[in-house]
Amino acid sequence: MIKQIDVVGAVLVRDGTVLAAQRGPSMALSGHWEFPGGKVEQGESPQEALVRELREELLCDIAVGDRVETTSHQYDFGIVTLTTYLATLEAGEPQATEHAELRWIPVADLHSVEWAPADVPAVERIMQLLAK
Ligand SMILES: Nc1nc2c([nH]c(=O)n2[C@H]2C[C@H](O)[C@@H](COP(=O)(O)OP(=O)(O)OP(=O)(O)O)O2)c(=O)[nH]1
Repeated sequence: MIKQIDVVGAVLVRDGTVLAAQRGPSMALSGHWEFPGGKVEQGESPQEALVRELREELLCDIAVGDRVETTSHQYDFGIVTLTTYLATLEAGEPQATEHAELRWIPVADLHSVEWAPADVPAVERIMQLLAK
């Protein structure tokens, strides 16, 4: 059976830019850009998972807002269902502990990096939602 993987991603917005994270060499989908986040663990709400993942991976605290998009994408390792949420920074400056790079990208330039395939619909939606 194909593995089903529930993943949440934070669309952190600051001054007209969105935080994108490039997956590191040891990670699946290495080199692709994503919304920071990760797998939802059992008994956890998507919002709780996002807060936990950002603390673990980016060493910052966030407030989670509205849902942006939910999409599924089939990779060779399983089907990822990615749900993205708007988020704002509450404390700390995001630091890459596992990612190759973090970049605040102006909304209009979001196509300048190669997103993980599951993220493309969310990127389109964000560009519509946050366009000036
Ligand atoms: N975090 C995140 N993962 C994404 C996105 N788009 C996308 O296809 N993925 C995929 C990559 C991974 O296969 C999976 C999430 O795994 P992960 O490695 O980030 O999650 P995790 O920290 O909980 O993983 P683990 O190493 O603890 O097992 O979803 C995205 O925007 N954000």
